[in-house]
Amino acid sequence: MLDLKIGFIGGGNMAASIIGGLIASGVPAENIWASDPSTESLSKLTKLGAIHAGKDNNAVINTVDVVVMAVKPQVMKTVANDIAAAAQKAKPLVISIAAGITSDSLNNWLGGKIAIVRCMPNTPALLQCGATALYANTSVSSIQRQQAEHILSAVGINLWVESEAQLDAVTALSGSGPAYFFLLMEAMQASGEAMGLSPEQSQKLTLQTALGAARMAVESDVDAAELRRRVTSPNGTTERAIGIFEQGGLRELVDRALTGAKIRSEELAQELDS
Ligand SMILES: NC(=O)C1=CN([C@@H]2O[C@H](COP(=O)(O)OP(=O)(O)OC[C@H]3O[C@@H](n4cnc5c(N)ncnc54)[C@H](OP(=O)(O)O)[C@@H]3O)[C@@H](O)[C@H]2O)C=CC1
Ligand SMILES: O=C(O)[C@@H]1CCC=N1
Repeated sequence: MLDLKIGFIGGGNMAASIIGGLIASGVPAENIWASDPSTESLSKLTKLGAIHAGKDNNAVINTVDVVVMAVKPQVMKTVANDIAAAAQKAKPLVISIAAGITSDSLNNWLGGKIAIVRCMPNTPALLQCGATALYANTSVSSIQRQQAEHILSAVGINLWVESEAQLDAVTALSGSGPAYFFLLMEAMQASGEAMGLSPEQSQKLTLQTALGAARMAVESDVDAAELRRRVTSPNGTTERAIGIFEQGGLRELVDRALTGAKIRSEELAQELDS
């Protein structure tokens, strides 16, 4: 794996996160290629390590074993059409991180019979703390599956889904998920301030509480429901707050929000598949 040549088409936020993770995990920078139209984005990438950075997408395809497609969904078709001839010749493994682009669409735009791993990472990849689900089309070999895992495991945990449709649920849960926790943090912080804490005090206490709760949930051998019960003293303060959350329909609201995100992911696939 150390000799694997890995390319990135699109050198924005997610590409930078994954490249940073790869370098931190010991992949030599000289084995990484990236292309992006923006000189500024390319110079950010070369600050992560001495990677090969340029503006020619086809030069990347002609060089690498695995290419990560990290452009916005709306430009994916144009970019894929532009590199299709080179991809047909070089036949790299293509990993797409784009939301709402099916492996069938991408395969068609690339001219067909391309090994594609479609995945959904999330922004904590920036801290090598990401969560990624992957789906492989039928052209992907077992060695290519390992190559995809090797790349995504540099930025956090990963797991395979056997049905591509499950990626819409993954997008709703973990792809968009960081934003839900940030929203709860914003709301708790505002409430702390409304109750008389300074903005700095409220922010500090909110953030450390979120970090501590997440670490407990990950590291403990009991589930989140049990951890919640252990905070909740009979007739105490937590019981009052949890009761208000439950009466307000929090669980149903969360379910409606995530279902909405899943439906939007499905809509995106239809809008972009033309
Ligand atoms: N942000 C998130 O939370 C998540 C995003 N994703 C997916 O990751 C992908 C990338 O997102 P993100 O990194 O946030 O987006 P960014 O906009 O930060 O990165 C996309 C990059 O692609 C570049 N680009 C545009 N046109 C081309 C082209 N023709 N050839 C090569 N590069 C090009 C853009 O340059 P310029 O800016 O100059 O146009 C930009 O630098 C998206 O498809 C998104 O769905 C997946 C999971 C989570
Ligand atoms: O909001 C979005 O559409 C993208 C996909 C997952 C996270 N951000």
